[in-house]
Amino acid sequence: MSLSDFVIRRPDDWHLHLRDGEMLKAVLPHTSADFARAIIMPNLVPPVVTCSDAEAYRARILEAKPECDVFEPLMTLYLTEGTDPADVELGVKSGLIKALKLYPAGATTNSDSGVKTIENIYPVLEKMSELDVPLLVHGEVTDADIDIFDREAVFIDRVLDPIRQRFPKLRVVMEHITTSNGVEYVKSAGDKTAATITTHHLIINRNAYLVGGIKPHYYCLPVAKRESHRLALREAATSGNGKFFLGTDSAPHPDTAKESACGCAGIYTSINTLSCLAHVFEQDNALDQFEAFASLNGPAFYGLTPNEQTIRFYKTDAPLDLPAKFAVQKEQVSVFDPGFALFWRHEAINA
Ligand SMILES: NC(=O)N[C@@H](CC(=O)O)C(=O)O
Ligand SMILES: [Zn+2]
Ligand SMILES: [Zn+2]
Repeated sequence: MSLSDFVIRRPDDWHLHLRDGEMLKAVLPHTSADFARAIIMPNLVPPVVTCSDAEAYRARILEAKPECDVFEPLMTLYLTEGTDPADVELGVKSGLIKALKLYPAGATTNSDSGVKTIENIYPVLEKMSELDVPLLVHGEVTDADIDIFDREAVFIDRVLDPIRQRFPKLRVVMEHITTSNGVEYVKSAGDKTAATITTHHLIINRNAYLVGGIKPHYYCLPVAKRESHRLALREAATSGNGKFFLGTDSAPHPDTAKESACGCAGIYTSINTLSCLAHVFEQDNALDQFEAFASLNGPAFYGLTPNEQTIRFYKTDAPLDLPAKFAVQKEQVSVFDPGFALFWRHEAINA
């Protein structure tokens, strides 16, 4: 399909890092301008572990939101071995908590309080299964003897599959999948299992951060893999299959923290995600599946209705002039550079 103009329901972001304080104030308007809702990742320092943490964080998010934007933060809890099933029950039943996030200890940014022994959270998983609240997983093992490029595939065998066998009714989202193994597993796993895919993993492979010098702004976790995996993600995202939906994993870090001898993981895409995605779907002749990926499949999995508002995309002759960086107090945050010019703009129709 080749178009210069099309309309979709307003999208949601099913995996987003907003951080806190000044960073929250700087990044939230980028998301609330384009997305109606977002699943808010709980990996603050210290993490969002209890309902009262989540309630306070939600209030700070709403405080930072531009008044004119309609945006609903969907709160999550960070699972630890001390998570209390009774607190989870209260949070889910009150409507505050929409999902719980499993970080294997040490797997990614701010995951030190994550889970070391998965069996220790089985009572919480049992409760979540009963409440029908989704488990979101950062799907990588952290064992030192497992090569970083294999960590997602090994996680499926060692952690995810055993959880699914033990809790067959538990809803599970494999977050930010990066491999054909992830795609195949999710496809084969029954309707309780889904996956988010980021914008950047549809665009870059591992050459982006390794060829021609080390490129810290393309470093994220899970790391982008070889080209065949990127193509598998493209196929999944553009197929219309309801198990795959957008989670940008937009993850801001100050440039000083990324451009370092030990640079941290995370790519910031909130500003240009929709333009990048329209480019990707057009390239794959799949603009007719864009709405499913960005606006329909996520709400369906979470049991929510899709947004009523719509947005119109239109292609312009001149490339978009988006900022390469933005300031947060004295720091700069670099925006994801897709490596090609962007021509797709969008505007709200009935926001
Ligand atoms: N994706 C990343 O590379 N980083 C995320 C954490 C995460 O989602 O794993 C972050 O919080 O910076
Ligand atoms: Zn993660
Ligand atoms: Zn993330």
